[in-house]
Amino acid sequence: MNGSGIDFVVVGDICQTPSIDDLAILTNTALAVGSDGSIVWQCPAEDVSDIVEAHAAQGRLQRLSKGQFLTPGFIDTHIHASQHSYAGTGMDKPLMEWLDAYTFPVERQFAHLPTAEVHSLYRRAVRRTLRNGTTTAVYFATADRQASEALADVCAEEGQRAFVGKISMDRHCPPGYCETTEKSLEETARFIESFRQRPSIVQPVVTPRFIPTCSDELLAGLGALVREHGCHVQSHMSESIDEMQFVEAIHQLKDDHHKHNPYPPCPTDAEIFDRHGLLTDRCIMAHAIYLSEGDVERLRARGTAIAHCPLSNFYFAGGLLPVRSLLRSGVRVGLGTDVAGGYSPSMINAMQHAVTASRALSIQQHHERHRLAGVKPWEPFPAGSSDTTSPALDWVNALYLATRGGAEALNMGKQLGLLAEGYRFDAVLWDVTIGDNIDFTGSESRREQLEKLMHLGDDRNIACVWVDGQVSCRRRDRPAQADCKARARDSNSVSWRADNRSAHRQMGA
Ligand SMILES: O=c1[nH]c(=O)c2nc[nH]c2[nH]1
Ligand SMILES: [Zn+2]
Repeated sequence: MNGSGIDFVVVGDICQTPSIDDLAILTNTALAVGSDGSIVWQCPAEDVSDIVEAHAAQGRLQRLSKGQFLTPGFIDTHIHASQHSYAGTGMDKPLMEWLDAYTFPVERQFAHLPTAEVHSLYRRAVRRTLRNGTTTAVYFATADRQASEALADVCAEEGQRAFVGKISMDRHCPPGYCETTEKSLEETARFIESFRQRPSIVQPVVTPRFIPTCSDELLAGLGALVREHGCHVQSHMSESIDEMQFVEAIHQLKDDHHKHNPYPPCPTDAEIFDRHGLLTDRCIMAHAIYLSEGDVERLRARGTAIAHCPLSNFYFAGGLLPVRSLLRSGVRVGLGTDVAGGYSPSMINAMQHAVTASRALSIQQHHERHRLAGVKPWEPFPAGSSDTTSPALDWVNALYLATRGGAEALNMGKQLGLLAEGYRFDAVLWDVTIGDNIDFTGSESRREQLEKLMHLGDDRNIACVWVDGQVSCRRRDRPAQADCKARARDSNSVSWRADNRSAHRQMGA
């Protein structure tokens, strides 16, 4: 351990999930952050007291108070940055009608809005997620290239790690919001090229919207771009009952009218994406509720991940994702908010819904197995049979999905999702003395504090968010216990990296 190449040192407690069932609480730990934003080392603070004191003397120490601790930042593996304006409304229709009624009209406007308005809309969305602890977001923008580039610029300015997708779609979309195949491919290629000018915390992601709106020609062209540039890929897969019906209907038509169609009838979404080389180990598919056994094996073999979006699944999917069984099968799973299919931009909210959805699935399985065994839900199974219901996810498992699971899903498990040597310093500073939304008695263990925060917490409990070693969002007023209630109501009490580029140099809150 030495003090060279270190920008600043943080000393305090760290809570994180190295694996799905494992919550590690590291007390009084020193973590050194390099000027390149990586964690240079992490060890018990008493082992490096000289270095800690030297950094304190230079004003480069952040010593966490008793009520504070760090977790890795959240990784939202699926969110639509263009859909925040109608989040919380219009949840009344099935998916395919919902897209026509709400989504397409809003997204289409982005090509016609003044640039300043596009920036302003995206900035609000990015700041909202940062404030809620999202240090990495995998975004759908819109089909308009320039507006999608604006989102990438805003993420870079605000200091949010982001994978930004210009949507590609060339069929079954409304007039005025449908590209030709050629234009879609040309614009996607230009979009990818434009990232040469941006910092590496923002990256392009090839984004076919979903099978209903993408022709085979478009998917083949996007597959070629993925091979050429090595980009990440995202889309929606087997996501709802009406989407499954729509895809089947398209293929039925194809079989009737193109008897020489070389592909088998009614291929699944996974088979179609795979046919075009889009299922890679840098690909994240949202929802994936209606996978066949063959699809699960295909995702595992390709290393393709699922973005689990529990809240929007409750509204649109008509089914529950068997997360534990997928993980057991070797498929990687991250967590997503899916704004505006999910109305909340908060990953804590997504974690809570992941737990609720998993409990609903376990309850359903429990009743079904008892029914099949011919016994009542509260009666024991007959001799020779047993209840094989898998345990529901709990908050520790959900925290894993929101952090390390997301990193694995992005194939960035060696850079993101943990606060350990060699990882990027993407972190959230929690503070139990701010916000009036949770009663802390003062007698909770650190684990209990975290458990309360993961069930009841929100942005009011977050004092600071770092991405790549720099402050992206900080509560300016991190108040003392005495005046926290009055001040926590002041929603303007946050400073942003884009507004104050020197913020990251300031130590202490
Ligand atoms: O939740 C969703 N939001 C969308 O915008 C979308 N497009 C296709 N499928 C989708 N699902
Ligand atoms: Zn989506």
